[in-house]
Amino acid sequence: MTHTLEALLAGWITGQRWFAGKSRAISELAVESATPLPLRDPEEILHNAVAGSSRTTDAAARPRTRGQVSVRHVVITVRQGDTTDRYQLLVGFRPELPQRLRHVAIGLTDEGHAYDAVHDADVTGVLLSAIAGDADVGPLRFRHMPGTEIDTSARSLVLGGEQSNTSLVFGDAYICKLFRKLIPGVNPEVEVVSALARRGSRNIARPYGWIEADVAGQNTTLAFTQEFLPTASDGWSLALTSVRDLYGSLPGTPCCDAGGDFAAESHRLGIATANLHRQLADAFPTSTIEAPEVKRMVEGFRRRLDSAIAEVPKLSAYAGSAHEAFDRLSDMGRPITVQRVHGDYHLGQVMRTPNEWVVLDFEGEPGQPLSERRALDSPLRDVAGMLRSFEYAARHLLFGRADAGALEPCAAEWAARNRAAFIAGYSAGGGRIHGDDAVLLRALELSKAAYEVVYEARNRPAWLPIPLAAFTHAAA
Ligand SMILES: Nc1ncnc2c1ncn2[C@@H]1O[C@H](COP(=O)(O)OP(=O)(O)O)[C@@H](O)[C@H]1O
Ligand SMILES: O=P(O)(O)O[C@H]1O[C@H](CO)[C@@H](O[C@H]2O[C@H](CO)[C@@H](O)[C@H](O)[C@H]2O)[C@H](O)[C@H]1O
Repeated sequence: MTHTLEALLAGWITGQRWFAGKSRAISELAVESATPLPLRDPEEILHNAVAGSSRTTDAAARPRTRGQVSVRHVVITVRQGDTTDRYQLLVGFRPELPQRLRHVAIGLTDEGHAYDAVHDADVTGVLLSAIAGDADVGPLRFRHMPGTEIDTSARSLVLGGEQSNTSLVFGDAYICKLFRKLIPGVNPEVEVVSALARRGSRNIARPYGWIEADVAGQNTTLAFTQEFLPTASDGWSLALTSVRDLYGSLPGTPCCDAGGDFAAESHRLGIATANLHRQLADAFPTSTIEAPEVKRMVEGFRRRLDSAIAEVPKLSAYAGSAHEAFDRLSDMGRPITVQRVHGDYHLGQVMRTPNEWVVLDFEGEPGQPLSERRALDSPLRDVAGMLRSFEYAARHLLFGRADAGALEPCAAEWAARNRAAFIAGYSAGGGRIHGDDAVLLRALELSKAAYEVVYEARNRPAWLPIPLAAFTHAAA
């Protein structure tokens, strides 16, 4: 029995990791647009599915099969109570689903078996070719970055561990991130990475192109393609290797003697972060906010804390230290320099290549409105984000260990050592951190920790103790 695509998607979408509305019932799901994408040789794709992996360009040698392979770029709206969100999908249709695509089946429609086509390397090449060719396909505008050439023969794999977005890695060369939930407007990632690339930054992955369309009357980024860094390791895994070494060493061994010490990398990361902030300050406007505006900023921190408490009531027991830190910043009466920043800076957003630390994912905090994610802010907000990340790295391996209590001093030492190295690197690289900045940094760290409390409560409740502990650490 066949179903409408809408009916099938309403059941299927709730099982997708990137679907943000899992906790609420769907009142309506509608297809806003369904744009057929021009596959180079749909018959050959179908033949390969029937005949296995051997390819032939000889049409006469192909067995006759009924139906067609097609792929559509689909934008859906999902209404849940008072909110309506848009998501983008790549939906493939085949007369039969080969074994390798059965796990991504959506269901049977009048047009054949619908499936999540991001997993079908036989069809995803259309994205790369259209970007390389600056194609306009219906409402979709595919664009390549001027001055770049794209090898369109590379086949794709979906990167594992994806959360709010889906990234396709083409060969070892490109990574194309499809923004699943569509927020009308140009994604800050495209804006920032393109501007830094034009200035020759070594701290970003080279941009190759993007896909855009008008959504709710605004030019909106649908996907972004960058250089894939096949030999790089992300900062989070590197830091955890170091923490693991420390926990595995003899009790009492200082961090610097435990093997796998990360402090030199933290120092380099500090330098790279200072470089990045300088490049951002050159590429975009900067400004200074005076005391009354600083007070307004602090009010924003308090609102964030209050809404975090509303969602996670046990945070209220810890809120005193945050209010103290916010009061100190509010009373300081000193102007603050602001500029474009990364906005969601942590160890998972930086990759160590053989030559450099490269920074990824300039989208800002997921879930915040675009205007906020593009707003000028103190660069120390990124410094605070990375300091929080050292606390996370130091402690997350303690979960479930019987000796967690005994290891806590090691964790604290690791975090302190790497925080200090990062800040020293940031200063050595020309980043501005002066005496009074400790007050701003503390307030920014606690505001980030309030965000993290909500993030963990929603996504990984077992990790909640990490951000909660931020409120009990003594001020620096
Ligand atoms: N250019 C790249 N080269 C290699 N790996 C990458 C690249 N971009 C992203 N990754 C990998 O994908 C992960 C998630 O990327 P990110 O841009 O942070 O996506 P998301 O917005 O879904 O969090 C990174 O931690 C990294 O492991
Ligand atoms: O990388 P994203 O843009 O998806 O950022 C979100 O998820 C992050 C977790 O993956 C989350 O980061 C928090 O956990 C990290 C360890 O997993 C830690 O290093 C960060 O310091 C901590 O904030 C991030 O906050 C969230 O926006």
